[in-house]
Amino acid sequence: MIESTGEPSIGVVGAGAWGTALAQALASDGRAVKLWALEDGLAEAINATHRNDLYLPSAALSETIEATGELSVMSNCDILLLVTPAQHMGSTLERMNNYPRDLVLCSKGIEASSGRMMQEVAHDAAPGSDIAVLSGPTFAHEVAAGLPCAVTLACGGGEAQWDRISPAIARQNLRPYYSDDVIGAEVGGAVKNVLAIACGVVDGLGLGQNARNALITRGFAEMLRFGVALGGKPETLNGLCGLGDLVLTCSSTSSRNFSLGKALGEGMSADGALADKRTVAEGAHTAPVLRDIARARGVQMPIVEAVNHLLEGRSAPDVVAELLARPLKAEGLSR
Ligand SMILES: NC(=O)c1ccc[n+]([C@@H]2O[C@H](COP(=O)([O-])OP(=O)(O)OC[C@H]3O[C@@H](n4cnc5c(N)ncnc54)[C@H](O)[C@@H]3O)[C@@H](O)[C@H]2O)c1
Ligand SMILES: O=P(O)(O)OC[C@H](O)CO
Repeated sequence: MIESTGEPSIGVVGAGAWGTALAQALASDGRAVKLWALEDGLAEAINATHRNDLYLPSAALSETIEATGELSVMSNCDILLLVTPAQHMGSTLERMNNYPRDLVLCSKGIEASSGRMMQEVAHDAAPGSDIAVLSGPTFAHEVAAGLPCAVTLACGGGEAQWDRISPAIARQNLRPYYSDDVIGAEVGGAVKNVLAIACGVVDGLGLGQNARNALITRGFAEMLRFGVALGGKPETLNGLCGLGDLVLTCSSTSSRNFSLGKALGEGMSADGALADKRTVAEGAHTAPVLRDIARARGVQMPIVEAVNHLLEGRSAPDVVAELLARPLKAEGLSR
């Protein structure tokens, strides 16, 4: 049981690496945090050992994290952080009967079956809740270890929501920055995962750091075009949830998306690279739906198109050659 302290109670839905790391960051000052785990026996194991050996074995967890396998009890929290993979957000929310006023989306992706952004998924399930997005450059193992990080906390409920939830989320080493641009924050996190696959391919093919940074920069142009087309603000995408997360994820094998691309670049088949993965490389699920939405809106995203070709089984050297052979054009932002 979470005892009443007068502070809003916090729950985290999803005990993968990121949900576990967020729970640990939030519990780092001794506050109580509820953590819902899907897998049979995982909640009991977390409570008994204060570790999550399935998804974040590196982290020692606070005893004030109370894990549960009962999704219904999460509805009693005042603030819920939703941290399932994007493709499971809708089904998880549908399994809950009640929703608190504040829902904070921490997943990075687009629902492939419907093309809905996560805020639409959450709004459809819980129309009475205020939706926020927490996103930024945050590898789970570093956050769980208590290393400093900063994130965008975009509040659909505006400054009133920020005033409610930011004191409950900010910690000495977890620093949120306010935004009211929920769509911009979402686009940053969803698109960077696809671009990280492309950067991993460049690494796997041994094409060098110049090529990687060209790809990050031109990828950022695609992210901006797409975000602006969906109504996001460039200033949001210039921030932690856009450029900040793009640079992190495109530069490290700590990223599952980058590692997936690296395997493709080293010659592994797409089927092989995606098989038997307990952990999620969101970019692989988001790439096709992102391409479809971009095409429908007339937004050019050649790197995203190239990632889709790779995931469809085309050879990495062929796809790179095709990207480099595109007609020359002006560098500025254009559709
Ligand atoms: N790992 C990170 O460093 C990190 C950082 C920031 C954001 N994220 C984002 O957080 C989200 C979750 O990623 P993660 O790294 O915590 O996951 P993970 O790869 O560590 O674990 C997979 C998760 O998927 C869940 N899952 C599998 N099938 C499910 C189902 N049918 N219904 C509900 N849940 C199911 C598992 O229970 C587990 O929580 C992703 O959108 C990811 O992009 C991850
Ligand atoms: O491991 P990835 O590629 O899912 O990236 C993790 C985080 O999103 C980095 O901010």
